[in-house]
Amino acid sequence: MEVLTPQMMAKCDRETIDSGYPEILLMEAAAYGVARIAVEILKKEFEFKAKAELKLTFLVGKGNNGGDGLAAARILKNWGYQPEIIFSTEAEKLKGVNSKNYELASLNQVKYYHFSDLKEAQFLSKIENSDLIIDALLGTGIKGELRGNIKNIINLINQKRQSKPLTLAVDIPSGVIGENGRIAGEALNADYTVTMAAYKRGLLLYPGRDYCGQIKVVSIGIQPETIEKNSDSLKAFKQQEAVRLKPDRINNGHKGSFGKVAVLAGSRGMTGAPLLSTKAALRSGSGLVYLLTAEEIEAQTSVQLEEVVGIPLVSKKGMVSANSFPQILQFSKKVDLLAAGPGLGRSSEISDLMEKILKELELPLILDADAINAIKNLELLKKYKGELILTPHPGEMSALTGISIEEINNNRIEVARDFAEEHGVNLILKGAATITAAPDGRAYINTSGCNGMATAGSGDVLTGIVSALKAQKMSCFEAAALAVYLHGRAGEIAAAKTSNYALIASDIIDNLPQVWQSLE
Ligand SMILES: NC(=O)C1=CN([C@@H]2O[C@H](COP(=O)(O)OP(=O)(O)OC[C@H]3O[C@@H](n4cnc5c(N)ncnc54)[C@H](OP(=O)(O)O)[C@@H]3O)[C@@H](O)[C@H]2O)[C@@H](O)CC1
Ligand SMILES: Nc1ncnc2c1ncn2[C@@H]1O[C@H](COP(=O)(O)OP(=O)(O)O)[C@@H](O)[C@H]1O
Ligand SMILES: [K+]
Repeated sequence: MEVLTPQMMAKCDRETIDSGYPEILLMEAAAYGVARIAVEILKKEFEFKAKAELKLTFLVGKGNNGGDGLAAARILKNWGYQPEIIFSTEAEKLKGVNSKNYELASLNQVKYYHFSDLKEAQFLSKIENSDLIIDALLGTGIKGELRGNIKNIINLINQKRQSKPLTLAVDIPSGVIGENGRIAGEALNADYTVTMAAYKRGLLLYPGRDYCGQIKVVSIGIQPETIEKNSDSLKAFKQQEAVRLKPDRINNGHKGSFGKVAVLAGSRGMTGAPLLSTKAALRSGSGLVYLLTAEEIEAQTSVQLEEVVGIPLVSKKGMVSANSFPQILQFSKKVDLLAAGPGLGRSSEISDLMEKILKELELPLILDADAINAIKNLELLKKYKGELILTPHPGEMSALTGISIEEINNNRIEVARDFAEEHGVNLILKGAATITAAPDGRAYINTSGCNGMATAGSGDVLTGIVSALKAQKMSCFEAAALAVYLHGRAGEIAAAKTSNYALIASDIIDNLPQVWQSLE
């Protein structure tokens, strides 16, 4: 499913209208979507209340977002509910389709008030007595910090956060900036967001994502081709993509057919990281997993995971030595890919080794953690003879690019895409709202995951999953995006059992089986 900027969405609206589709019909479809989902919520949450007893309060602004709200209020009135409207502006000043929708709502005797005519206590009592608030104050047309009555309305409601009724946002919670998910001073916290035609970036990027609750995308009559044409190949990765992309498993396959993964990882004191990566690879369908590690720790790691084949490498002071390169080169001919980094440690030896690997190997490489930290010359990425997947967290990305962590997090999509395109790699920029970017400009924003995953070793698990998927013959970009999604789902399932507080990285691996079952 495409993820658009407000400008792209406006172009889709405009082209659809210019092709002869009346604007008021687009708005009617949007309003119908909102009304339909409002009813679903009301039926679920207030099973035993009659329609006429339910209090629905629409907060309506003067732009087209308000127009969607006005039309939805009228539709719900037609369906037997008793909605009330609170206008942030004088209703008589509405223009175009919004003015028409005001006339139609009036004709259907939808009750309305002007915010300016209500005393603060009256307004708050209306809010507190509502069963459902529908937020149609501001949509993608927001400019600058919140101002005027809209600001006052949102401030008043947010002060009463504890007693705030269920809230459904129309298109995007008012105050969230559609372009980038930043907050225009304040924003309304929604439990549900009904968004039109496609995701808007601000719904999936933080902090905006925290304000959206459950997001439902409704079709409003814009052709999929129009959306695709006006999008920039940024998509949301969801369960349906996971089901579609999961690698095939042939019935007459043997362990070699499901991918041979070599993991170059671990050092003295860092034996957990290679175990997490290799175990995650085994739990993600890989037929054979080898652990190439410092000879001093190989015996120790081998006893901990029976299914992994240990390959001891020449080492120095507990870390893999650059002199192990001939062993790695030789071994690389036996496997489908090499994943390097987890727990390797930092030293000039590791940097020299990574340089040799990038100069001389040819098989697909997955670089994480210390393998990323070891890259001193970015030119080697572009010159690498095989395919590359890099999985940096924002700290590693900052070390690679010199861009501050704050700037990376404020521009996750652009930073990930620019790096992938410039250096010809597939990139997973980790962290909340993980971005996966391909060298040709395609990108995914991940929709799974939870804050419990911010725990040591969780990145090592991801490396194992990506490796297994790539070894099962997926393209690098799709293997990376699917791995991020599965990792996030396993994290969510783990957190549901253990809580975000108690979650540890191995819980993510333990819940991979349930995630795989959900794809069948
Ligand atoms: N086009 C279509 O056919 C369709 C559009 N659709 C819907 O339209 C929405 C976009 O509508 P939009 O472009 O009219 O903008 P919208 O979000 O209502 O806000 C603009 C108003 O807000 C005001 N305002 C701005 N910033 C402000 C601030 N910081 N603080 C306070 N006020 C501020 C601004 O005021 P002004 O600057 O004029 O004083 C202006 O009046 C979109 O999200 C979707 O719901 C769907 O129905 C599908 C069909
Ligand atoms: N708040 C969060 N929401 C979703 N996923 C998260 C969050 N915090 C971290 N993660 C995920 O957890 C993993 C952490 O990886 P990383 O920082 O490399 O940890 P480590 O180096 O300890 O293994 C990444 O996949 C990241 O996207
Ligand atoms: K809104």
